Amino acid sequence: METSGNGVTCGDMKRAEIVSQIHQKKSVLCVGLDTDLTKIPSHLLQEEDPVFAFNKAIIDATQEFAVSYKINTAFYEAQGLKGWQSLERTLAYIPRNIFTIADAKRGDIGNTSTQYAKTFFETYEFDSVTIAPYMGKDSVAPFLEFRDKWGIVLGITSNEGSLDFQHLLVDGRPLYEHVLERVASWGTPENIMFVVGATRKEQLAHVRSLCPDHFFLIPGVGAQGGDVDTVCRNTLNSDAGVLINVSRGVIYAGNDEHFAEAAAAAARQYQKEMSVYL
Ligand SMILES: O=c1ccn([C@@H]2O[C@H](COP(=O)(O)O)[C@@H](O)[C@H]2O)c(=O)[nH]1
Repeated sequence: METSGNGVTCGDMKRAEIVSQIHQKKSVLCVGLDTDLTKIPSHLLQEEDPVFAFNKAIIDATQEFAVSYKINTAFYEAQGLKGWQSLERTLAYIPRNIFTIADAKRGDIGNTSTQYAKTFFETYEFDSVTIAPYMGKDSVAPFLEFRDKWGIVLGITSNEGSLDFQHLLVDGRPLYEHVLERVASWGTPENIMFVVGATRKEQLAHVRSLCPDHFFLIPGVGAQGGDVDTVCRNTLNSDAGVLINVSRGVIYAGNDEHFAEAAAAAARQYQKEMSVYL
């Protein structure tokens, strides 16, 4: 057990704790820390670690409304060693009762996936990591061997390119249906979540009917055009069962010295919209 930057004890997060946070905060908001040096307010560039300075201010401003933070590793890996240091500081600063996601979209042959799982679950103590399932069971299984950790598998993604493969008919059913069904059989709703894009409005209710008990990580609200109402009306289950990610729509709500207040206002507004359904 370790102590985070906010003085809260480190641990792993079970489903009941996620649900408890959701009920306490009346929120399913996941704030995406897609922190880009070219987009953060310029006065922060004088800081020793501008990315961490920005993230710290965003976490302080939004933690009242957020039940999860998603760190998209691409934005950190692009900065090399410095980026990994910013990621580590950011992760340590997130209060440990808030669910953490490494959005890394990993997956490889088994022994390589084991190393990815160790990276994000042991070296960095994330609660979950996103996984691309294209390489099949042996590429996903190593992530599911860690107690109280979660694999968040791409189900039906929010981007336009999701139509290239995910909707192709295989044995008369779209490929994404096979993925959801098959992947669900490799674990349980206690260790697998699915990524379901908010922009795939026509499929949301159907995907929920295929996976009634799983949590969904739902990106695509805000900058990509998805909306909270449509997501909530079509995907909530008795445990809430969703984490709705907003990255740019929260963290870049302002870009001057009042950026943190602007992020707090945006997060508060999203929480208010969600609370109606919770
Ligand atoms: O299908 C997917 C899977 C992942 N993402 C990621 O979520 C956020 C969305 O950012 P916004 O700024 O809120 O659009 C980002 O990290 C993506 O890489 C996704 O958008 N769609």
